[in-house]
Amino acid sequence: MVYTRANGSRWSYSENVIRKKETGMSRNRKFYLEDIPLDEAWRRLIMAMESSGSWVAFPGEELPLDEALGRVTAAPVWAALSSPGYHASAMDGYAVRSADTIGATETSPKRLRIGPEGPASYVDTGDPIPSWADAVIQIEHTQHIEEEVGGELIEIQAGVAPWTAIRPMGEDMVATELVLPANYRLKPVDLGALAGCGHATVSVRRRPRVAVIPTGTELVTVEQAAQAGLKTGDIIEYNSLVLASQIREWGGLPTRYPIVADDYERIRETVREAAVTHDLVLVNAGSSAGSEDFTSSIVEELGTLLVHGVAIRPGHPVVLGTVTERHTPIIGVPGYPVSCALTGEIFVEPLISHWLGLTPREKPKVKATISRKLLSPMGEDEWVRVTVGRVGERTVAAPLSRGAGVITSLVRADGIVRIPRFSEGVDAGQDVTVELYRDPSEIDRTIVHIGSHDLCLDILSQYLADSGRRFSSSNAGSLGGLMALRRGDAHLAGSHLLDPATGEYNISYIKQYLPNLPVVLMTFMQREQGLIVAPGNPKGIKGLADLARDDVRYVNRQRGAGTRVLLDYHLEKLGIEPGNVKGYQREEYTHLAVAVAVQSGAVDCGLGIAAAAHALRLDFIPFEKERYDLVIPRIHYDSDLLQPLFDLIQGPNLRRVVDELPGYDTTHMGDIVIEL
Ligand SMILES: Nc1nc2c(c(=O)[nH]1)N[C@H]1C(S)=C(S)[C@@H](COP(=O)(O)OP(=O)(O)OC[C@H]3O[C@@H](n4cnc5c(N)ncnc54)[C@H](O)[C@@H]3O)O[C@H]1N2
Ligand code: MOO
Repeated sequence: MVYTRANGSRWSYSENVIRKKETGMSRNRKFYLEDIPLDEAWRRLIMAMESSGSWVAFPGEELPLDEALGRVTAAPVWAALSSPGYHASAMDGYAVRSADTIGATETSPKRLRIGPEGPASYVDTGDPIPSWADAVIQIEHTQHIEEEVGGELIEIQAGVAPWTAIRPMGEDMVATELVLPANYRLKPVDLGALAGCGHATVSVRRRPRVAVIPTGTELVTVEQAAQAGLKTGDIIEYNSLVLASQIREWGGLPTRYPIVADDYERIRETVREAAVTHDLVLVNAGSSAGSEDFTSSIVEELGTLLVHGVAIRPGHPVVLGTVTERHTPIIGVPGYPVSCALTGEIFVEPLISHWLGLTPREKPKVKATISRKLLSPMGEDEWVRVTVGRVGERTVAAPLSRGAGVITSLVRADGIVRIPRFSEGVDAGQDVTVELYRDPSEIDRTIVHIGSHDLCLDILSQYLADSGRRFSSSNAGSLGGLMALRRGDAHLAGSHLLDPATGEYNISYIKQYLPNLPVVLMTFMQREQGLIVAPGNPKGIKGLADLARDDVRYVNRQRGAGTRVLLDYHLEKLGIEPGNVKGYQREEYTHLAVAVAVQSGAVDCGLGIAAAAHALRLDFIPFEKERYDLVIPRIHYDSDLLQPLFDLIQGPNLRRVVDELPGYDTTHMGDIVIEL
């Protein structure tokens, strides 16, 4: 962060230095972060909390049962009453003495007179059994007989054993018996059992009160953004929403503070107040080494700084400490949204669990094969977000974006793979352990796509959800998709690779790269490729020949992308050397990233699909219609998992939606091009 002037313009670096000298703001500033191993960071926090007596489970508070759902019992609960509280009939029928029924058969039935003292007396389900009776015959097994003189009888054709159709007193719970243990999270049925054995209230652990303080002059609320829009430099504040929601989910009671600007005194005073009324204070952002990253200094001023910098990433610049007045623990949570949410999982959840007397939840773990090489992190354990799917016999984990600002990487993540620091990283195809965010059964109904990305895949994904399938799509380019099929990492791959020699799509590449894999090649759609240019086409670009112009800056796609193959083919045809295309070396990984580069003004044009130009309201110079196919290994083509996908591609609904999009042609959607 840098200082901003009152009028919003930025101070230069030297102005910053001067300003800090003038205001004395550089006090206690630490420019370095440590790399404290996670367990050592925890050890320091626990030691500090133990010495102040705050590393203990919270005491109980008595709550009416209908407010106690999800809360954690503070003490064991013993039954106050037995249930049932008397011997009860389990059926509608007649209470009898079993001895009176012995000997009754179809050929020699027995008759029992009905009367309040027996030998037969009518009872409904749940009624107390008369003291003289020891069994119930259900009504369907009796015949009712009315005597002329007015008496009533039942006739039975079989005897019953003692205790037949009786729920003995205490069958469910016996007074003084243990019904629920302490440190147990209450489910709906538990509340029923508590009431059933005579408890009107239950003692549950007080909820930990957690203050969530978002800081940052650049932050605006989402409501402000919706009303007034965003200026460059504005950031929508949502970390406090994520943290508060996590805290609630884990059983805490969050207070979400309004945004506090980057002002040392104001943040310090907010922290000081919050520490008096809360069990834990979270200060969000301002944790690292920037000019306005105050958290560690504030902790030093108000109490004890235990840790600044944990050897994990994302989440490295975490601050741990305590505020002296009430020994309240304080966590400086890094501002980057992924770092923030993971710091919640790594530090806040275990703290809340401990205070509630719970052992922290363990995520289910699966062994999986990683689909892409991950380089070794240096001094920090890295938490890599992955999607997970089962492809044939293998469980495959595909890494998502590693950016600490990419919150959608956590939204899409099925789990986390931890790469230990100073390790060699992992190679594609290596086994890793995934800590799952989802139930493993969800993994089994996931269709894994790796290959070229297209907007239509997102639409397909949305429809597949209706058929109970999850669709996980990783963008690796067309060739990357074929390679993934070769390794057995995906169920299918989207591909649009033009063979310059034949003008045919995909077939020669499949023959070359998947020679031993039987596959079905199915057309998804055709789409318009062309040059994406700024609105109004200010550079007057007409076609690929213009890429040789000195004043035209191009943005390329990565090697292996179908669009890149298309470009190289046409450059060669036009006799243009790649070296003469300005920006040929600058690579983006998606059509949309190319469009963003054009929109930002960083480049004048890029090759991509009409839909991407349209999405950002850019101009588009159509150039060639290309075929986008799905390459599906035979073994997956025949599997039940993928059937709903084929039903969609060959049915009318998806076709209708894709037809509405600019630049798509669905004439051949679902056609099988070839089986190889
Ligand atoms: N010179 C160094 N710079 C940075 C380091 C470092 O070690 N040396 N560490 C980097 C790492 S790693 C992280 S993580 C971040 C942590 O940053 P801060 O905790 O100081 O937070 P900010 O710089 O204020 O913000 C980072 C980023 O997150 C956005 N943000 C902040 N608060 C919110 C919020 N409530 N809701 C949504 N988004 C938020 C903020 O606007 C920034 O984009 O520091 C690196 N830098
Ligand atoms: O450690 Mo920071 O949390 O990666 O982005």
